[in-house]
Amino acid sequence: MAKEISLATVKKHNKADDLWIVIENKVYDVTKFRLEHPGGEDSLVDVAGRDGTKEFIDVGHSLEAREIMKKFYIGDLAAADIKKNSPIRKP
Ligand code: HEM
Repeated sequence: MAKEISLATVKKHNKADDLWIVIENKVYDVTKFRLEHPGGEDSLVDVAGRDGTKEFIDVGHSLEAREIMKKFYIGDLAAADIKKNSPIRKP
């Protein structure tokens, strides 16, 4: 089973050199990816340590972007944090 990570833990990783983001209830560590991100480092830093699902979907990321994401997946958002912090349901 995937590791469960609380939103409180994600919040601690909220800066450029320590950058975790929640997308669709999965947690990604994009610290290393931020400088390679075609959308720039700043867009990732803006949602560092929180749920960036809405922002991610609003951009209309490609399937290729979703493939790249998998490399940075580190765990699932803790069940207790899902309901109240999930702005968007999985498609
Ligand atoms: C692990 C997470 C992410 C990955 C792997 C990723 C990857 C990519 C890739 C590959 C592109 C090039 C266009 C495409 O293929 O869709 C892109 C563009 C972009 N991304 Fe991300 N992205 C991630 C998260 C985010 C988040 C959270 C935001 C916003 C807060 C964001 C904002 C953007 C923007 C603004 C562009 C530029 C779109 C354009 O210039 O047309 N990305 N991203």
